[in-house]
Amino acid sequence: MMSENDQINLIKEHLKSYKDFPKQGVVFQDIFSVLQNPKIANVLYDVLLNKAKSIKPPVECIAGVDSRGFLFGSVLARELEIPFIPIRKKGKLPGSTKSVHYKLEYKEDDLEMQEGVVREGQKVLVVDDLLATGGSLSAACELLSQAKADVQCLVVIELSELQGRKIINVPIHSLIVC
Ligand SMILES: O=P(O)(O)OC[C@H]1O[C@H](OP(=O)(O)OP(=O)(O)O)[C@H](O)[C@@H]1O
Ligand SMILES: Nc1ncnc2[nH]cnc12
Ligand SMILES: [Mg+2]
Repeated sequence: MMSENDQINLIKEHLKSYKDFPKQGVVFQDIFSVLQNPKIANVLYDVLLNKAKSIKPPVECIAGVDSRGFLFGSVLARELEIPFIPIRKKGKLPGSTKSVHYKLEYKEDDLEMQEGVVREGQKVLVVDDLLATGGSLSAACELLSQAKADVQCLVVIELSELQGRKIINVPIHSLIVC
């Protein structure tokens, strides 16, 4: 059995980055480079699941952030046998929705969540691939807080230099800090 540290180092070795994508000055961390290798992808899913299981109080619902957050959020929800709810870019969700405008490292957009998908006090874990400036995660947390959920966040990669953590006032768990 590999230690968690060894697992994380292995994932880091397979993570490819691209300078100046999608804009000058951005170093893009491509999580798909990890998923392209099934053995390493399995290691990543294992570490993520262990992290999600260690969160106290126990998570009751997973909210995935469109779109890369869906890759990990839906797998975790299945493993933990709890509901998965989508937080999507604007105009993608049917029915009544709440919306929040936000800025991220290289663009701006709106995130939406359907009304009635979480209950007051429900322990919801927001899952995304990456925390950069924190705009996306903070918008997702805002939508869930408006619905009075009890929120924590889990990301695969945290870009610590961009200090996204500073604008988010709920617990954040991250696997790889770079
Ligand atoms: O911390 P921030 O500065 O907000 O940046 C982080 C977000 O940026 C990316 O999503 P993006 O919306 O670019 O694309 P995606 O649809 O591929 O997830 C990434 O998947 C995070 O969700
Ligand atoms: N540097 C980065 N790499 C990958 N996804 C991102 N989303 C925001 N910043 C990013
Ligand atoms: Mg995203």
